[in-house]
Amino acid sequence: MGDRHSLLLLGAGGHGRAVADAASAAGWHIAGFLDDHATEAPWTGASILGAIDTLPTILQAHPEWSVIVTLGDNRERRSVVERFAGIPIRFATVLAPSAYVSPTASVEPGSIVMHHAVVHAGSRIGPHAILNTGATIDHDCEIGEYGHISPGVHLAGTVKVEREAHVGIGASVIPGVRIGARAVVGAGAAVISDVPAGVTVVGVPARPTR
Ligand SMILES: CC(=O)SCCNC(=O)CCNC(=O)[C@H](O)C(C)(C)COP(=O)(O)OP(=O)(O)OC[C@H]1O[C@@H](n2cnc3c(N)ncnc32)[C@H](O)[C@@H]1OP(=O)(O)O
Repeated sequence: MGDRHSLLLLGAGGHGRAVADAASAAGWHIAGFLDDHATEAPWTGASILGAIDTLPTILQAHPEWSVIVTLGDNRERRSVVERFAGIPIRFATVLAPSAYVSPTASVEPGSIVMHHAVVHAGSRIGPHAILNTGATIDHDCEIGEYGHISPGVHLAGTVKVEREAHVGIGASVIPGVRIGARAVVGAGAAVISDVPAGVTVVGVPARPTR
C-alpha cells in the first residue's frame, strides 16, 4: 500500500492497539508506533520505530505519513499534540467502517470514531477526540478537543462535552446537558444536569464525588 495511506500511531498501549484495529479495518496501512516505553508493537506486522520525541525525524523521512495520537489519557494526548505544535503534521481522522457519521456531522483531524459508534446529524466532534466502541452521539451534539466518550455511552441530542472531558463507559446523558472542560463522568452514570468544569460525577442520577 502506498505511503499516502500510511498511519503512524503515537502510543503503543491498549488504545493504540484498538485504534490500529479500527484504522486497519478502514484501509489504513499501519506504518508503525512511537512509544517511550513499549518495546513490542501491539499490532502484528508493525514495529516500534522510536520514542515519541523522534516524531520530527521520522516525518522528515516519511512526510506523507499521517499521524494519530493514541494515548487514552486526555491530558497526555493534549501534551503530545502541543509538544509538536511547531512542525507540520497531517493528523488523520480515523473512522471505523462500521461507524456511522452523518453527512451533516463533522469530525476534526486527530479523532477516532471506533467500531459501531454513531455521530448523528449536525454533531460536531473537535480534534483529537475519542468516540469509543458503540458510543452514540445523537443529533446536534458538540464534543470538544481531547474529549473521550467511552464505549457504550449514549449522549442524547444537543449535549455539549467540553474539551478534555471524559464520559465513562456506559454512561447516559439527557438532552441539552453541558459537561464542563476536564470533567469526568463515572461509568454507568445518568447525567441529568450540567457538570461543572473539572468535577467528577457518579451514579444515577449523577452527583459529584466527595
Ligand atoms: C476501552 C476502554 O477501556 S475506555 C476506558 C473507559 N474508562 C472508564 O469508563 C473509567 C470510568 N471511571 C470511573 O467510573 C471511576 O470509578 C471514577 C473516575 C468515576 C472515579 O475514580 P476514582 O477517582 O479513582 O474514585 P474512587 O474509585 O476512589 O471512588 C470514589 C467514590 O466514588 C464511588 N464510585 C467510583 N466510581 C463510581 C461509579 N462509576 N459509579 C458509582 N460510584 C462510583 C466509589 O465507590 C467511591 O465511593 P465511596 O467514597 O463511598 O467509597
